[in-house]
Amino acid sequence: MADDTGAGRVRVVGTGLIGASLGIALTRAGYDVVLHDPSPTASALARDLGAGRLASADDPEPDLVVVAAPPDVAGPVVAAELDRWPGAVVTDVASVKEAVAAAVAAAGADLTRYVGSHPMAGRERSGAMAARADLFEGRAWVVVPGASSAPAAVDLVRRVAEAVGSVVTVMAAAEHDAAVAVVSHVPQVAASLVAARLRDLSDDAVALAGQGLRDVTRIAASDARLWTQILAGNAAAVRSVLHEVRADLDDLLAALDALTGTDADAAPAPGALQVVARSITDGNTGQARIPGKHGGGPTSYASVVVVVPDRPGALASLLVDIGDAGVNLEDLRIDHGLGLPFGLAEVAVLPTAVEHLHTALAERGWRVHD
Ligand SMILES: NC(=O)c1ccc[n+]([C@@H]2O[C@H](COP(=O)([O-])OP(=O)(O)OC[C@H]3O[C@@H](n4cnc5c(N)ncnc54)[C@H](O)[C@@H]3O)[C@@H](O)[C@H]2O)c1
Ligand SMILES: O=C(O)C(=O)C[C@]1(C(=O)O)C=C[C@@H](O)C=C1
Repeated sequence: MADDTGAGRVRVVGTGLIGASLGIALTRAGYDVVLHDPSPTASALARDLGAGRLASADDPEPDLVVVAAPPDVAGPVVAAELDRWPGAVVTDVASVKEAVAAAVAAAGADLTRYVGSHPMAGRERSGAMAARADLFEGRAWVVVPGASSAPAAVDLVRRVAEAVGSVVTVMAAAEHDAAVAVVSHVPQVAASLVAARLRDLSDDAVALAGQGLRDVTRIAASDARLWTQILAGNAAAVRSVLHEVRADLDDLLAALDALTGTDADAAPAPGALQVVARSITDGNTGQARIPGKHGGGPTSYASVVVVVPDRPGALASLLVDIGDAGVNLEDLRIDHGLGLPFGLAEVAVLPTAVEHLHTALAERGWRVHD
């Protein structure tokens, strides 16, 4: 790496969502980024989006190679890059770490220059067109050294992750895989299973969908090829969490059976309501532990719901009015009821700003929900 500011040469291999986002962020941070992808269209598209320049045969050796290829090929690609660039550090960003490290080791590569990693940032869309310059800002980035990784190699991967705004956590591969099974992989399964219930639902019933369903199912739009590889690559850890979920579901089902009397053999169990309530309160406890950005404590925002007419410029003028009221917008969601001539904008702000914003928007003629 050229200097302490982090500027240096990075080669990104695999220029889809993550590779292109990283290329854009590193280019903006002053790095010299070269891009390679077996799909020439994918690498040229990433270049067009500002992620770097195309790799060529006479490229000098990079300081760092970042392999952002699908999980099932990440190991062999890392090994090939370690062989090709004998002085470079190589990392990968695959969502599973033990399987990739095992594949790199099995290929007989130089493990002193390999450090696994995993940015906990992504989207439910694939490919460079979904790339975002700020994708990694304020997000955790797990750095996963192996037993043989050189400290200088670990340090380089850490610096690059920090250069794109991530907050670095160092973990062993097994610890990482167990953690992401709970915080990433099972949530994907849960979202997919819930969304699958909608497949055969009538249009009238689907039309009732509100924010709760949207919150729970955003990632059900994720890429099946990628997630099949992730779930297969972390099968042991994922199945163990799913067995725990199944035990909780069995308890809930037994309680609901008792409440509906559908289980002819079961006496209406005293305590059934308590089981139902506990399934919600246990979720409250878990949800409250989810940290905010930058690894800080959870931030609670309050929402103000505003009716936005379905006409060009209406949302823009709402945002202007929020700014004019001197209120900082923390988040914004639009709920657009099917066939309705308006949308509902859920404006997230600090709880202390709610009353003032409510009054200010009402004064400017907005219909604000109580
Ligand atoms: N999508 C996410 O939210 C997310 C988040 C963090 C990490 N990751 C990990 O990042 C990696 C890339 O995921 P993505 O979402 O960017 O996928 P993507 O499908 O958007 O991009 C993958 C790219 O890899 C290329 N590729 C395929 N085979 C290759 C090979 N043999 N060598 C080099 N490149 C190859 C593809 O052409 C494609 O351009 C995966 O390992 C994934 O687990 C994904
Ligand atoms: O936000 C999303 O769309 C994601 O699913 C991102 C997410 C996650 O679970 O947080 C998904 C998989 C990656 O390995 C890392 C990040």
